Amino acid sequence: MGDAAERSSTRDGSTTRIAGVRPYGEDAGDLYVRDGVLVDPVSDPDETIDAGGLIALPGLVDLHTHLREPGGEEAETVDTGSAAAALGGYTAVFAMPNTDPVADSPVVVEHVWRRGREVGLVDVHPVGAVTVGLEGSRLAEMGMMAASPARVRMFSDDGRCVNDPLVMRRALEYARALDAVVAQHAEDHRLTVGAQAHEGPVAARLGLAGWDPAAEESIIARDVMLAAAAGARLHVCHLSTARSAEVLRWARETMDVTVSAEVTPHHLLLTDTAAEDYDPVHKVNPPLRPSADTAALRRALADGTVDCVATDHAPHAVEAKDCEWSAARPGMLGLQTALPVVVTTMVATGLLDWRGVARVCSEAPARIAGLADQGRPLTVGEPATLTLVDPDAAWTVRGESLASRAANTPYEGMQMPVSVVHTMLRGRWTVRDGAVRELRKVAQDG
Ligand SMILES: NC(=O)N[C@@H](CC(=O)O)C(=O)O
Ligand SMILES: [Zn+2]
Ligand SMILES: [Zn+2]
Repeated sequence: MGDAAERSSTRDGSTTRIAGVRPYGEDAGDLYVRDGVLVDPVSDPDETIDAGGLIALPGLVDLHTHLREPGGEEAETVDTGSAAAALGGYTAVFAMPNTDPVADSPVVVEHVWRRGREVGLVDVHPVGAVTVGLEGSRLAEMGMMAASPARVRMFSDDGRCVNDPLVMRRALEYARALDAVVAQHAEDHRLTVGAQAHEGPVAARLGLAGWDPAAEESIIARDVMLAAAAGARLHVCHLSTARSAEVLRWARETMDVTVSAEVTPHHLLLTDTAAEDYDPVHKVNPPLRPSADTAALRRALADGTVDCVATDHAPHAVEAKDCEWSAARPGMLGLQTALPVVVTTMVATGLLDWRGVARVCSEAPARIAGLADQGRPLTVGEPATLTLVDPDAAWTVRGESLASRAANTPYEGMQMPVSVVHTMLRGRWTVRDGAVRELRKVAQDG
C-alpha cells in the first residue's frame, strides 16, 4: 500500500506510463494513465511500469456471476468474488439474484451494490429478480429496483426459468419501459424434472436422467417471439446447444427482435463425457453437451451469433458438491479461468484474435448491459479500465489456490495457457503481479 504505483495511478494528477504493451495483441507501444483516463504521451511520467510482452485488453465484463451474498456466504461473498473477478481480468460483474433473501427488492439489490463499492475491486451490478422469490408467478418490484441507487437494468430469475409465458410477456413489457433487459435462464422445467445430465448416449450409459435440449431451445424460440411482440430486449443466459444458436439466427433473420446471447467457457471447452467420473464438479445447468454442440458454439461465438462470453461463476460449498451426483448442486467456478479457456478454445484454434477476445469478453457484454464506461477502446480520453495479460505464462489450476471461497473448479490440475498479470479500474490497480490489491479502505469515486 501507498507505494509509487498506487499513488501515481490514483487521481492525484500524476502520470503512469505502461511501457511496451501490446493493445489487443497488436504492435507494442506505451499507454499513459492520468486521473483515471488514458492520456496523450508525456515526456516525464511519474512512474513507468514495464509491460513488455503483455497484451492489453479493455477490462473484462461478466454478465453472469453468482456472488452468493446475501445468504450463501459459505460459498462466496462480494469480497471474495470481487477478488476472483479482478484476478480473472474483470472490471465489472453482474451479480445474479438467486440469493437468500432473493434480490427481488430495492433493499437487497442496494445491499449488494453497496458491498461492491466498499470492496472496490470491480464494479458490482446487481441483477434484479424478475419474479418475487424466483417463484415465477408475481413480478418483482422491477421499477423500484431500477430507481434505486443500484440502478438495476438487468433482470433475471437465473437458476430458474421464467416458465410461464404470460409472466414472461409482462416482464418484457416492464423491462422495455425501464430500458432494461431480461436475461432468461432458458429451461422448460416441465421437460427437465429430475434431469441430471445432457440427454443422450453418455447419460444413458451412466444411468443419469436426461436433460432434453429442447427444454432450452423451445424456450428461446418462444421468448424471441414474446420479445419481438413486446419490442423488448431479451438476453439468453448460458446458451448451450447448436440448435439454440440456429434459433437465434432464424429469429434475427425473420423478425424484428433485439436478442443477445452468452456462452460460458465451460460449454466451449468441456463435453458431456466429463460426467463419466461421476464427479459432481462437472454437474452444471444447463448440462455439458456433446462435442458437436461445443464445436457449433465456438463457431457461433466467432461469427457473432452468440454475442459474448459469460462465466456463470457458480461457487458451491463442499457439502453441496461432495456428495453423490444426483444430490449435488449444479454449477462451477469460472471467473479466474474464463479468459484462459477462451484463449484455448477460440484463439489457439484460430477462431478469434485478441480483438475478438476484447469484443466477446468486454465490449459486447458492456453494450448489452448498457455500461457507458466499460468495454471502451484503449484510446486517449477513454477510461483507464483494462487488464494486462501475459500470453506465454502458463499455470496449473488448483481450486484451493483460487480467490473464491469455494473450490469447485472443473479444471483442477489443468494447464491454462495465459495469465492475467495486472488489472486496472479507472486508473487504479486492482491486481498487480497476479495479486489483488488491498483497496478496501480506498474511497470510492463518483
Ligand atoms: N449454472 C448452475 O448450474 N447453477 C447456478 C444457477 C444457474 O446459473 O442456472 C447456481 O446458482 O448455482
Ligand atoms: Zn442459469
Ligand atoms: Zn447462473
